[in-house]
Amino acid sequence: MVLNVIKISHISPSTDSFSDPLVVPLTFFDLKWLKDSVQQVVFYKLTDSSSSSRDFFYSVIIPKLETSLSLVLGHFLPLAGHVTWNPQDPKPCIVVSPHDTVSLTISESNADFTNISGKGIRLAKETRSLVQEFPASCDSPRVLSLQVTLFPNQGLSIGITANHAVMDGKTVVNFYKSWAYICKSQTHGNILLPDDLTPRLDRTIINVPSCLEAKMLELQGERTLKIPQAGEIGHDIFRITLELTRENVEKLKVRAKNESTRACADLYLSTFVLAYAYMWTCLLKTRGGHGERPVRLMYAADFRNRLDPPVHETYVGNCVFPIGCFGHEAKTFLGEDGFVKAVEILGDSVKGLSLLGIEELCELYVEGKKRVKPGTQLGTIAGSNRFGLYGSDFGWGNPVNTEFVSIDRNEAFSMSERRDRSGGVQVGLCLKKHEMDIFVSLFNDGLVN
Ligand SMILES: CC(C)(COP(=O)(O)OP(=O)(O)OC[C@H]1O[C@@H](n2cnc3c(N)ncnc32)[C@H](O)[C@@H]1OP(=O)(O)O)[C@@H](O)C(=O)NCCC(=O)NCCSC(=O)CC(=O)O
Repeated sequence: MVLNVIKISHISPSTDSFSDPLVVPLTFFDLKWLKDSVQQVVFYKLTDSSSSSRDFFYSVIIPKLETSLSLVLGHFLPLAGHVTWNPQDPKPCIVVSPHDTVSLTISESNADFTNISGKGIRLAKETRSLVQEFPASCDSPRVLSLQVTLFPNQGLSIGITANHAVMDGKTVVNFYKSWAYICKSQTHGNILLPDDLTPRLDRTIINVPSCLEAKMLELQGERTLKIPQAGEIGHDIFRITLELTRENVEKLKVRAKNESTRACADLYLSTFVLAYAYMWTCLLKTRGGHGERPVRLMYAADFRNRLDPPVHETYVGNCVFPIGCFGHEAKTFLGEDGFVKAVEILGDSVKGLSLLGIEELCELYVEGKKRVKPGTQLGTIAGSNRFGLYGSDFGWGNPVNTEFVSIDRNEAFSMSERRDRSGGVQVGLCLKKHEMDIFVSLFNDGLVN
């Protein structure tokens, strides 16, 4: 596939002029994610011949995206800035200067849109080319970088690269949905966002003991904000997007109940737990290897509804913390009862979230991390089955697909709702081709039998 960059627009937030930089402190939840980025790409099919033409793209779509981006940045001002760590400060902060802009890279691709936006096995490298990277050497990285790619006469994609130090997946999606809302409403003046999108910028709402910040900074080690590059993604790495229908999830639930020696009431059988356990056991069986090798399961839990006082759903920042199931060996998940064991372990962990406070959970994470053996196989999840990204319509219909790009570099699984929102879940992963074939057959066979 050939991808040509046509232009790079620098978009200023539409806001009353200000002369002093806006300084926003990072919180405990932000400090965990200092050197990470969130990368997503969303695909839109342009159905009629006029709206998918080059002319329409450059004369209508791009101006609309630029105007609405400026307006939405006025609501989400911290996203226009960069992250800085002043030598005299114990922790980094976000700084938005009066002339800060967000870059919007406009490109064109000759790829087959049906293939690249589809869910079948495809080259991970091609999906990655649809998002920007933050410059590797930058010690004061930007918060946001965007890319729009036209597939002439077929469709377009919008790629988002967000600095995880500033926002979690939910904030990224709220920002994206707000951008779509403003773009679709075709207003040029400042417009109000509906309450379920209105960003809440007040960070003093995050109520956690102040001593926890120091623990997170200690874990970060070196005092740097440089975001490591993804590196070249090999030609042998492929991406697949799979679906578990509502019926598949029900079947997995019945299987877990039948295979567990515990009482049903003792199991936590959410869609998230069942889907994660299923993907994880398929992956471990694909990999095979020594049963004694160390493995660990991680996921991010959202604390917006778990803190006192609760944090608003549209809070701008991170309110997620990593939760780990540490100290396991592959053999626990490799046998016939591997799936039910994974369900029990993950379910107990999710149940624990309502029993333990953030202080204890932070301690468990820090202690667990210290004991991780080198070479441990890691399972983790990007995204969530509650983000509702498929609802983001800029005026040319709902997306045909949404992907978490970042899963190509750390063997994470992605998770989101299904496009038709009929229950179940969409999941994704990236593997080498020969492993992918084994994984897919294990995944499909396990749902039939
Ligand atoms: C910890 C969890 C993953 C556990 O999820 P679970 O679904 O297992 O458990 P839960 O207690 O939340 O929900 C259990 C059941 O309650 C009901 N339920 C609860 N909350 C609901 C809601 N808001 N909407 C609809 N249903 C809900 C459902 O019936 C669900 O079952 P059922 O499912 O069967 O209907 C989740 O609570 C959570 O915090 N999710 C958000 C994670 C997140 O934001 N990740 C993004 C990380 S940052 C990122 O993504 C960036 C990146 O990596 O790139």
